[in-house]
Amino acid sequence: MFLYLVAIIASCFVLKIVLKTCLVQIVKKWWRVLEDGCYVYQFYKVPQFNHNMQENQLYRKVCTYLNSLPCVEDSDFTNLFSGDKSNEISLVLDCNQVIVDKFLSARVFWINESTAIKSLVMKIRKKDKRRILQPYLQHIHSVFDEIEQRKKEVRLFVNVDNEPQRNGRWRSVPFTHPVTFDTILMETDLKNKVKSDLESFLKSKQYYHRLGKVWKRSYLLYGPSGTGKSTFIAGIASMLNYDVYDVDLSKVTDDSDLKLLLLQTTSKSLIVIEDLDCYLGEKSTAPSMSGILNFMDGIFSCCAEERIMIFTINNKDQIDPTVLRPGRIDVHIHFPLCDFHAFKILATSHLGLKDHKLFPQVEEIFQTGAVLSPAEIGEIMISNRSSPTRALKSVISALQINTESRAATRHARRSSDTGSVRTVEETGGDSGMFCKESVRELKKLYGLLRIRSSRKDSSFEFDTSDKDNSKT
Ligand SMILES: Nc1ncnc2c1ncn2[C@@H]1O[C@H](COP(=O)(O)OP(=O)(O)OP(=O)(O)O)[C@@H](O)[C@H]1O
Ligand SMILES: [Mg+2]
Repeated sequence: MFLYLVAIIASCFVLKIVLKTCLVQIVKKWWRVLEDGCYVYQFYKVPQFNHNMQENQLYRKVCTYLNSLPCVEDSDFTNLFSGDKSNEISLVLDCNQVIVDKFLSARVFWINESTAIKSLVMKIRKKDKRRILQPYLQHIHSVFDEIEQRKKEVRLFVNVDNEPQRNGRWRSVPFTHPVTFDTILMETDLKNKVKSDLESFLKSKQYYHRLGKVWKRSYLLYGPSGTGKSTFIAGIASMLNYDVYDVDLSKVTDDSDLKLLLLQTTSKSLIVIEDLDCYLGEKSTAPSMSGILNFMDGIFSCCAEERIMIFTINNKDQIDPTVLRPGRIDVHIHFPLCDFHAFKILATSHLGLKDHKLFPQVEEIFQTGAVLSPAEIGEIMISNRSSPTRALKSVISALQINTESRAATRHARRSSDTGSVRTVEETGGDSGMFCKESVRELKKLYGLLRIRSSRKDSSFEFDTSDKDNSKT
């Protein structure tokens, strides 16, 4: 009995040593060598230069591909170089280093040969060749394209006035919006759906070609002002590393001008028309409704494909259904005003609050139907970030004022129906109405924000003098 116990303890000890040390690796390695020795292989050489000493583009692609593989990171030895960006470090294969890639369950060996002319040599089992060679080379091309795309500097293009002496209609600046797709406030499910919709679209080139369709996907973002539509566009651009072409229809002279703009965009880009509803009315002159519809259908995009079109509007109900038909617009995404759930997410991200004694009060006001946009609530929280309690009180006041002003508006409407006149400034969309009186009240209460409202939108602005007060 005692001997059994000793034997069990000893074998546990040995097992622990084997698992914790490199013994397992050594055994695995030798087993692989033995197994690999039993197959017939075929070799393919990718030299860095051709006979005329011109660079072989495939060599560059394969090099980039191999250096991006996780197995390089896991290999026994490899080189570290500083990358293009200051804090970037890249892994680079060493001379004569061998790495093993896996593709469609086949093992592909790469040897970094360093003779007079550098070359990469691919070794695959003869039995796998027919099955994997072509798709594997395609795979290398697309991974290389993806890596290049990620490295590219994203640019924002805007269309300028059509002047004869100007060269081209687009002017661009680097697009450095700080937003990422992850920081956008949106239902997690919806966000994941959009992400996977985009991913599956980007992988569907062959599918679209087979159907004879233009390889593009159109999104409609609709919702009141300040709910994050433009921010969402910036988030997609930064996620995909796509350039943004922001079409200003007021600078488009006629339908052919609009065609020209589309023809001058490049593939792998987002084409955006903000506030599309403003240009679809009967009164709008140039470009015409049919010109805009043709643009949306993307039929003028001849050579450069793979484009994502995004249109934003405030209210979907007032748009002609032909504009929104499937195919013309593929995905509709609603951007709602804040409810209590969205408010809590904002409180966590902006104030670091998971819970607070004032939350029940906030919830109660939301239940009475008070509405503010994420932009409005976000701005109040940012202005009061040094004191979360003050921030929540400010939000509560803003919500109360919103409730009161909506009641006042209803009352004003009823009064104007009966002949009396009241002055009310609209904030636009269904984000609520602000009475001048109520705004003054809010300013007096907190002295932190100056709220300006116009017919089109309402925005909070920092008042420098007030900001100083808030610190005291
Ligand atoms: N869902 C959201 N996620 C993250 N930030 C948001 C969101 N909604 C609003 N914001 C913040 O509010 C500000 C205004 O948002 P944005 O400009 O995207 O709104 P919009 O819907 O495009 O408004 P408009 O219809 O007036 O153009 C942004 O600076 C952004 O930081
Ligand atoms: Mg916007």
